[in-house]
Amino acid sequence: KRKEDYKLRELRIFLRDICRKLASNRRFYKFTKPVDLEEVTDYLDIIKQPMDLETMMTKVDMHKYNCAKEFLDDIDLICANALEYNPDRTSSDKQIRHEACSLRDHAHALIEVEMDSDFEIECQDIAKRR
Ligand SMILES: CC(=O)c1nc(NC(=O)[C@H]2CNCCN2)sc1-c1cc(O)cc(O)c1
Repeated sequence: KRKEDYKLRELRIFLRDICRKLASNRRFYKFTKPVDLEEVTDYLDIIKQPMDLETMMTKVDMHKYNCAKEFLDDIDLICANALEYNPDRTSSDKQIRHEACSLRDHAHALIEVEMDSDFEIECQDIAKRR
């Protein structure tokens, strides 16, 4: 195994822990599973790239993330999808937009605090080469 494969394994262990923490926070339960397309029948007419925390955990296991930035891009996608699908001035839409912004800010803050910045720079260099 190459030296950088050990770095990517360390990244996967780190990202699984972040994903677990976010998915176990009850505030974010709406974002833990793919949107149920049986229930929300017009979802794919509006949202072209669905994303959720369970799918992200699977992507970690499938080596789809080569740096934390790529992981945060999917978190930002979960948030953007919720803002796009819930634009109304109703309290229910406002509440889900608030939860989506809270998920985004918690994810970025968790990674900022727990991740060594030099390690992320090394991972981003690996990501560029792949
Ligand atoms: C995640 C998401 O974006 C989402 N948005 C919804 N919006 C609405 O229902 C708004 C849309 N505007 C008109 C009034 N209804 S429900 C919903 C959702 C919640 C869950 O607990 C699980 C799930 O899979 C999806």
